[in-house]
Amino acid sequence: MSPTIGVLALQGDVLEHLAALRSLGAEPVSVRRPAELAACDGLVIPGGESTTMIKLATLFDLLEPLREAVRGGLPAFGTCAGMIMLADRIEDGAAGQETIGGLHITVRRNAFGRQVDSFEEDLHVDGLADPVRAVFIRAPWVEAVDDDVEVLARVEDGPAAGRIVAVRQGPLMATSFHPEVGSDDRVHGLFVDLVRSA
Ligand SMILES: NC(=O)CC[C@H](N)C(=O)O
Repeated sequence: MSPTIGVLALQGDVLEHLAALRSLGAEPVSVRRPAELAACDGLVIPGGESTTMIKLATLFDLLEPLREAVRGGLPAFGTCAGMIMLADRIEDGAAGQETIGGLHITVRRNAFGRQVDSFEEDLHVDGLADPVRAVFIRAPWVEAVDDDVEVLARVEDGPAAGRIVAVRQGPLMATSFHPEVGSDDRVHGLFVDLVRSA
């Protein structure tokens, strides 16, 4: 059975995620309403702008259903702004910026700073044999993780070396980078496996 995997489609790079999920044999759907969310076996929260996404989620009456779904164990994968949306705690957020939460991490928004605000790097990701070409766009990094969070990848070069950029906690996964850019679907593959095993 192919799992139905939603992509939160309020804002951000939705189409690329739908395409990656489709190519992995999942049944991808755009999610803008609570009923669409309820039909999902898993959910991708894309990159974009977390402050806008949280406002739209509130406006579309999706924020509480999203929180309930994640609390109830729905597998979810947040990329970049999506990582911020899943984080329990934000540094350098907008004043009062809320999140869906559930992921026991502190995320630092726009962490890489202006000088290197967008860059690419070959990254070793736990569970993948070969490195991934990771694309970072005004990305957050993970400042701190609780004991129940597994670190899947850290920046390997440059001034940010050692910073955590991919994590997993039970059915929740998040990356600072954009796995939907390019044609490498292996990181999405990790999430589809997670949904299948949930
Ligand atoms: N590419 C991205 O998703 C950027 C994230 C954005 N800087 C934010 O704060 O939400």
